[in-house]
Amino acid sequence: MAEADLRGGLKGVRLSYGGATVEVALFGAHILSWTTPGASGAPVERLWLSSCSPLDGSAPIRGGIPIAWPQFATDGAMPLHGFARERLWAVVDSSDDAAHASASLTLELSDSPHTADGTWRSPAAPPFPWRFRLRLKVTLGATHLQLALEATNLGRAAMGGEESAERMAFTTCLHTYFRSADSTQVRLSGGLQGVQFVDKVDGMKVKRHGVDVASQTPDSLTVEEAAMESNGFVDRIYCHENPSKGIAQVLHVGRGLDPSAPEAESTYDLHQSAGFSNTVVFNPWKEGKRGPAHPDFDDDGYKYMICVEPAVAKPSQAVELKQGESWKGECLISIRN
Ligand SMILES: O=P(O)(O)OC[C@H]1O[C@@H](O)[C@H](O)[C@@H](O)[C@@H]1O
Repeated sequence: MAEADLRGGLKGVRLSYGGATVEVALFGAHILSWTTPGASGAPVERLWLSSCSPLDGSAPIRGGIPIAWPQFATDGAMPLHGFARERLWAVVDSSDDAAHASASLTLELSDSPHTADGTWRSPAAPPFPWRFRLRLKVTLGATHLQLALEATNLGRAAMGGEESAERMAFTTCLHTYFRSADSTQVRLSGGLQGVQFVDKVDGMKVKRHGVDVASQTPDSLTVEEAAMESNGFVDRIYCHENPSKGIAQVLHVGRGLDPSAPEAESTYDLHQSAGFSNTVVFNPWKEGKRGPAHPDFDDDGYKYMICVEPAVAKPSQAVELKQGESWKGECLISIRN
């Protein structure tokens, strides 16, 4: 599949199927855009991307779908979200699959001396002394987008082929920024109902149904049994006790995504596979990601986005792989309307 100049100075690949398109930058295997035809036939963008984000490979991209790996957020010694979103990936496969009415693209990131010794950042980040293979398979159908992330431990770096008994540990997420026309209309229901979560905006308290599990004090944010309303600063790590069948949710982003049909509602069915033990829900609202401290995030960006992120977020539940072992996490986003 031909590589193209995407927006800014970024190189990448445009994948199309059944009127839908997805743009994947080689920088970070970052999904910049996912569109489907609206009522008038014009493309409707499904992902939020900050208009202030540098798109030249000089810094991580805000919006779209960044991949956090081998560290989620700042829960570890590495800089925010690790290095995968700041490295150049290579396209290793692409195909059309008529039987499954989709087209797909696979990108790969391998270790380098810079990931091993931390010099992918300046000043240097902590070393990640592993040989690894990280693959992202992007599958696009007329009304769905599927992402499969696979990590393999190929051994300890600088061991000269000698087997290591140590385990490669990582946390990760597919940091999906959904676009909405009005964040106050966003509703998330289904698989997060009654699930315990860590509230990052309230001192990392562990809560369930919006109630502090330790003190039983009601949360300041309204959380209904069946639906979560995005109406304030939300940064939560939901911890699934038994994700063996995966987690299904319904994300309703309300009206107005399609300018040619402003009254039409937009709803997604989300499914994350058992590989992801957490779901992160994030909207920085007025309190976060604005102003001079966050120049790459639109000041009013919080009004138009919600992140629902399949993740392995908690360091205590990090994936640990022996040499030769692989881990896989998949998510499927299907457009209901
Ligand atoms: O790097 P980005 O896209 O600005 O996202 C950062 C945010 O990512 C979220 O996944 C975390 O839960 C937040 O705590 C963090 O602030």
